[in-house]
Amino acid sequence: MLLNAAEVAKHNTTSSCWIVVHGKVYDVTPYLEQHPGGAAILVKQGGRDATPEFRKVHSADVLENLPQGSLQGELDPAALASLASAPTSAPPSSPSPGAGPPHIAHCITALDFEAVARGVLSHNSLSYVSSSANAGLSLEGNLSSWSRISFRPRVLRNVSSILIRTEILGFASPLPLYASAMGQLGRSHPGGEVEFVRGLARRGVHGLISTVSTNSTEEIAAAFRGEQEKLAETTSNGVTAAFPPSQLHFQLYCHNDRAVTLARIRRAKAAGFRSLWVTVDTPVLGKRTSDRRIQVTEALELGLERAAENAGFGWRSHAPAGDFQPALSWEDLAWIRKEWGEGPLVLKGVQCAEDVRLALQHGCQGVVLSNHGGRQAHTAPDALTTLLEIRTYCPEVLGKLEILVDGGLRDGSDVLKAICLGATAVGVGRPFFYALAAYGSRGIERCIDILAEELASGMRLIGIASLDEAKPERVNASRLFNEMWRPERSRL
Ligand code: HEM
Ligand SMILES: Cc1cc2nc3c(=O)[nH]c(=O)nc-3n(C[C@H](O)[C@H](O)[C@H](O)COP(=O)(O)O)c2cc1C
Repeated sequence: MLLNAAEVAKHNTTSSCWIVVHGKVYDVTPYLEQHPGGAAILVKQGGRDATPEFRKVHSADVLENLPQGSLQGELDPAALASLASAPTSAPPSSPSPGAGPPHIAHCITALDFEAVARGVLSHNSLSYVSSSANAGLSLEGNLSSWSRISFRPRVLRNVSSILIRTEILGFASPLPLYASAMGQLGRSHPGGEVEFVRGLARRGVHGLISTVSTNSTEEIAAAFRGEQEKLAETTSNGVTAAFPPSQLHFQLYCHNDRAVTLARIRRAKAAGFRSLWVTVDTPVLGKRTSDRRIQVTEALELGLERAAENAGFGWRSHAPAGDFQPALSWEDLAWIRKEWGEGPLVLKGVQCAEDVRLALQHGCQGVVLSNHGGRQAHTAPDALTTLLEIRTYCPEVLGKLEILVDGGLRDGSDVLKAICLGATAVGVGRPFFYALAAYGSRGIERCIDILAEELASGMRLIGIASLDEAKPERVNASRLFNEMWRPERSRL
């Protein structure tokens, strides 16, 4: 049925809320209380074209969550403009009106992108990326952990030429660093993951793509390949490629319906993703305090008192939407491995030595020591401390399993600390979200260049010419080591 603007516009209240997404009109009234993003955000879009706001957060797949019968019909295309979407929060504030972000050359450290992004991102998107779990202690721990290991430089070692290339899961990488999974990159930049992977492809850096991306799995893979092909054309015109092509890997959240999980795995495989990284630190969503504050405020503004009170406790804990799978256990890995088939399987979010040993026993090729950027468990261990725990209590896994680490890395030289302690590579999250928000894919390239230059000069300054020389002796990890879990001390 073709609906006109006047008819749709009438349905803008909690008792009848219609929204338009991609030209189709949905009655979301029965879904308001179930929407994991809160009822208020939908009511604000009531009677309007929600497409621009929807695209920042969701891929079209999410519409399958709506109850049967939600689709009311199509909107008359001529009516679209008159139903413009409502912004989810105050418009972005710029440093000075009309000035836009400062020249990208001002970004000299990875942290500089955050300062620029603060002037570009909406309040809600800034909360999404910067927020952490509970009172923020896990994030603080991640950020400070890198400074609690210092280098032990050697001098007079001839570091005129250095070798920084490596392999991640058997695939060539220009440096021991990759972009970690971040959901909803549409909140960072209108081009979302597509814009993100273009920057990665241009620098030959590997990327881990989130299950909850705003672009479809296929669109992301196609954009990445397209950029690589453009690059290959340029290089065949006489310019030598500075690095071999990089790869995309798929981050899997297991849904509580196996059929949904299976479809995710199959699509990633068919789209050419090279390895599957199952996130295991998220049986439920962590307490994202600042996101909850926003939902509470928005609900109260609309007089939705019950929704506001619930939002303070996190919707998912009250109405599990099936997005995550709290029942997931080690036994499920055999099934995931079978469905994924050939190609590396990695567990992302491992946080103690016992589980690294189990990952090896269950046939995984890698683990990511990670606490999800401090967004899941309260006072979770930082990756470096877990790495020390592995060196102490199960050193036999080193060399049999790739150990990747992430959380809080903001300086490229720090990558060396993880490599010295036995890691293969370090994942980076938030700095790339901010760089993308501030400058699109050029920001991604610049952020990589900054981290790579810090890493290369760091190698020279501590007197190593290749990553093979990055050994435990080059770091003093005593301070972190002192705080590491020890069974003999913990027996109370
Ligand atoms: C009408 C159809 C919609 C459906 C079926 C839907 C469904 C969902 C689902 C299943 C989630 C959980 C996370 C995920 O799977 O991505 C979610 C989260 C969310 N949604 Fe929607 N949504 C819809 C529309 C919208 C619109 C129009 C907006 C914005 C204006 C929006 C904003 C959000 C936000 C902010 C979150 C929270 C994300 C987070 O904190 O992780 N949604 N939605
Ligand atoms: C905005 C944001 C979204 C994220 N989304 C996901 C996700 O969808 N899946 C996942 O496994 N990890 C996700 N993470 C965690 C990152 O993959 C990574 O573990 C973490 O960000 C590393 O810490 P850093 O941001 O301090 O570099 C997200 C992190 C952020 C900041």
